[in-house]
Amino acid sequence: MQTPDGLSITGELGERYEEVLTPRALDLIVRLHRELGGRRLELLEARRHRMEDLANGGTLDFLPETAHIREDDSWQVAPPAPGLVDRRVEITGPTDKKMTINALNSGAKAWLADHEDANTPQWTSVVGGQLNLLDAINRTIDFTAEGGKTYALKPDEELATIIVRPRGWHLPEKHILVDGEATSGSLVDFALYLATAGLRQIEKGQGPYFYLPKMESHLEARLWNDAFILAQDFLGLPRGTIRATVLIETYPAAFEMEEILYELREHSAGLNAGRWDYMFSVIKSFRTRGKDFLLPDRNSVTMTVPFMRAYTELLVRTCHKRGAHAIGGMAAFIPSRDEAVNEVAFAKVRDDKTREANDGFDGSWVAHPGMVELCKEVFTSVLGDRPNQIENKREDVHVTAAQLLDVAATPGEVTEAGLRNNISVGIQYLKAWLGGLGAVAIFNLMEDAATAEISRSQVWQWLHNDVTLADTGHRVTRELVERIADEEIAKLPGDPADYEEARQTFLEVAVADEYADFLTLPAYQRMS
Ligand SMILES: CC(=O)SCCNC(=O)CCNC(=O)[C@H](O)C(C)(C)COP(=O)(O)OP(=O)(O)OC[C@H]1O[C@@H](n2cnc3c(N)ncnc32)[C@H](O)[C@@H]1OP(=O)(O)O
Ligand SMILES: O=CC(=O)O
Ligand SMILES: [Mg+2]
Repeated sequence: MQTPDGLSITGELGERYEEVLTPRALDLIVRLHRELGGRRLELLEARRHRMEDLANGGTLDFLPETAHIREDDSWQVAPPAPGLVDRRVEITGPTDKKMTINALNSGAKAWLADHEDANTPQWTSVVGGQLNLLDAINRTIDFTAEGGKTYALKPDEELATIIVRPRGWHLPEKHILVDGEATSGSLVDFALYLATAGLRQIEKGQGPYFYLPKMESHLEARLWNDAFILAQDFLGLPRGTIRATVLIETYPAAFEMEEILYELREHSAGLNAGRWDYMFSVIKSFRTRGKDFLLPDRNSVTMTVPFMRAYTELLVRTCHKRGAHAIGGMAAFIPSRDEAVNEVAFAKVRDDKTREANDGFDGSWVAHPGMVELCKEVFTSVLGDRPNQIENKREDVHVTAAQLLDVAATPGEVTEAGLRNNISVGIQYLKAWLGGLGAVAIFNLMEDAATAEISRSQVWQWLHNDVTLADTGHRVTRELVERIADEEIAKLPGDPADYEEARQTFLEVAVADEYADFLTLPAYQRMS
């Protein structure tokens, strides 16, 4: 394969990889890396400074230097693009062949094709996922399962709109080097899609659409906007062809929602309330600050606790003020073969979607095709014939910084059951991740990179703040965590030795004094 000057590929080249790693896509990666790679590293450094400031007693607040953007009522984001007007139900999931076909056929209005929380960045998934997207758009994708079941796409007009989620700014791509440096996973996923399947999307009357994850500031949104402008100019596309929905899923970003919309305004397709990463970021941001920011057991932190409610209310208010869609988050309950579990799962998802629809969200996410109809029905009961409810301005909402920060008002306890659950889920998830699976069902819940981050961060927070468990009276210590890890592994199917790498990785990110920014960073180092 011919590569542009300065670019080298260290990953193995599989069958048909040249259809994704095209000269145009690789040229775009070189341009993006040389022009924006340095700024990406500076912004990652700025994140570290902000976290240090919080560790030293600082706080988060709306920014005084951007008050003029929040106070200026004259700007709106671009009107919704084709395929993104009605988003009452969106399905998310990884981009392997079967899931691609199932998600597109699911009846959802849109499909978040995930290179992020639900995916692992192993090289075969990075390129293979893009090939599946290309084949899906060209309608050449098919799949036959082991038992002989065959899969094919429904007619185009019945398929979900594709929205691709590239990796977050923190993740490098070690298999594509430019000038000898690892590239950015975000820019690689973006460029490979845009320069191949994304261009076909435009020919088909839609656009290259993206979901942008894990941003921590409006300056990071500006970097994405600059990547869009550079790429559109490079490919001869009109400005505004690309559209992006930003996940508000970090604590700092909740204080910059309006500025993020402003930075991306000609490319914006709204905001999404990424609740799981948000909870992770809340723990991470104030993890050393004692009881005022100490969250109880993961399963007791619901969307109705005060700080979570303040966040979603502000998100709807902000989006609708600027003419943008507000998209709800993921209820982690998935259908089960056990009828009793199933009944609870459907009731919980119905409650969650009903609250979102009544709060003014324009649509929401589901993790499984079995939940599509439920979400559609709930939103349709509020939207009726309207494609969205952007005109519901929610001017009654006035959220303060203190409300966003009111973690202390969260009811619940830290228990040994909660600790055991976090340890077991964390180890099981990491075993799956290291084996190439980014989303799995564990204890009847969908688990992905975001939910696993909560599990390991809670263990870290409880350990480093000398928490005593409410049910057993034991203090959380490194020895206790290690003992529970062994006990929980013994309950799992298979040979305990098969869990050793996952156990070690979990302990590295859950108990080590130095807190890893993301569990996927050390895990990616272990991945070839
Ligand atoms: C915090 C966040 O970022 S949320 C967004 C990121 N997370 C995700 O996207 C998770 C998406 N969900 C999933 O990956 C899956 O639902 C899992 C892994 C949780 C469970 O998957 P499974 O164990 O296969 O579930 P199950 O056996 O019930 O699946 C039944 C069928 O639905 C399909 N299916 C399940 N979830 C999805 C999905 N999200 N997209 C497409 N198809 C799906 C399965 O492929 C299976 O198909 P088949 O009957 O043709 O074989
Ligand atoms: O990406 C979504 C989340 O909840 O995290
Ligand atoms: Mg997330």
